Amino acid sequence: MNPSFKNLTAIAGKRSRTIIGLMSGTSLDGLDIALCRISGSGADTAVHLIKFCTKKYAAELRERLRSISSVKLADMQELCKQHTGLAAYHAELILEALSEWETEPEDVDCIASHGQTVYHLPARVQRHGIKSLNSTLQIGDGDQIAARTGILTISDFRQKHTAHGGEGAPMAALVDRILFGDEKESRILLNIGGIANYTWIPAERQGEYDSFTTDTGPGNTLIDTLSNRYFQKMFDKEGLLAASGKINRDLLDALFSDPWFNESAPKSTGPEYFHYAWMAVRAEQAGLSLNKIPPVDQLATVTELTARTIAQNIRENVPEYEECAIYVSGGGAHNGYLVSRMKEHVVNTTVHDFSELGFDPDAKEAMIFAVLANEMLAGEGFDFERGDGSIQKLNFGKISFPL
Ligand SMILES: Nc1ncnc2c1ncn2[C@@H]1O[C@H](COP(=O)(O)OP(=O)(O)OP(=O)(O)O)[C@@H](O)[C@H]1O
Ligand SMILES: CC(=O)N[C@H]1[C@@H]2OC[C@@H](O2)[C@@H](O)[C@@H]1O[C@H](C)C(=O)O
Repeated sequence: MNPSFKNLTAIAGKRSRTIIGLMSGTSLDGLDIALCRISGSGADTAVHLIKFCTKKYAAELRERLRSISSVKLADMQELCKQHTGLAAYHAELILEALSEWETEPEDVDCIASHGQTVYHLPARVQRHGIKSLNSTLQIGDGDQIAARTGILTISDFRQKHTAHGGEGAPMAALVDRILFGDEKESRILLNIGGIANYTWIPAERQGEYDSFTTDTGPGNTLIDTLSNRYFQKMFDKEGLLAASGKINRDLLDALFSDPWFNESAPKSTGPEYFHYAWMAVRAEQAGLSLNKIPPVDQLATVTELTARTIAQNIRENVPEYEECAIYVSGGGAHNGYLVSRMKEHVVNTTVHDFSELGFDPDAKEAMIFAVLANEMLAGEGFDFERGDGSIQKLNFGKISFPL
């Protein structure tokens, strides 16, 4: 037998596995590394988060990634270079984190690598162009990570999703249902990253409902873009700048009237749709000029847009949403002003920090990919609703052996 297969079988047969989950999201702020101990599979999965850190990207890398992410035209040489280079760098960061945690690579069974989304293109946004399949592209090759760390690596999780008719995102719900469902409490797990998305998990007593997941639109992406453009900051810390501005109602209406917000959920999106030029065009169509609106007011307005579109999506799609508890994770959970505006719009629903469920809110997405990898190794797969509405058990990710 191929010795790599033998090793794979041994890992798959263990009672529990040590898996590193990696996420580098659309905010391009850095690599999240979650060292997890995972036992069981499927509905019996249990996760213990042993360690977590975010390795921040240097400004130069961030700019290089920005130049090839969410843009229609990119330098192919840079794209090709980063497919390998970013993976090699991720391997370096993993080894650095393991050394800080005094953990040997030999003690890690698997790495689950999301990679860097460079473009996300659900068929729904191509309505004015050529109709094609749902497409999404993540770079950072798994073979590089496996070869450089010596650890079995599972990567490129989203392609199976699109292959079965999904948009390739959001995927968190597959795992959220297993880890965070509760018998008594109906929950909404809201993640405010670059893009905001949530999973609704009804309490078991409401068994007539299925769980449900969708992106809601911009999370921090527009806030970060304006913070960078006008204030040379990576983000609006705690939302203080936005809180000091005034919401421009005309601009808010112009942005809010974008048809994407009224499209039926579930749906997914990315910064290739919601960006500064999108804002400028929508403003212009409404007879407004961004140049004439003070930057802090623009920031207050996009923060309000984010809060309102999250709340509206929840109100329109979650049955009996008032009875749900919302748990907020992702970097946007640190933006107190954004969260307070969202609370205002969801009215009676209680809003909690995701840490109340016993995990670091910043670690959630990296943990999700660790659980996807665990299932690929040891489980029967997740119930997935395919494009034709049929339910199929599926596993996600591609396996890279170190040798
Ligand atoms: N203290 C803070 N105050 C305000 N905003 C913050 C703070 N800390 C982080 N953020 C926001 O969180 C963002 C990063 O969030 P996160 O890492 O969850 O996103 P991501 O994983 O890159 O995105 P996605 O989930 O869409 O892929 C930052 O870009 C910033 O906008
Ligand atoms: C294509 C892509 O990378 N999408 C991300 C992004 O970040 C948040 C939101 O947009 C979500 O759709 C998704 O990530 C999470 C982990 C998901 O798939 O559930």
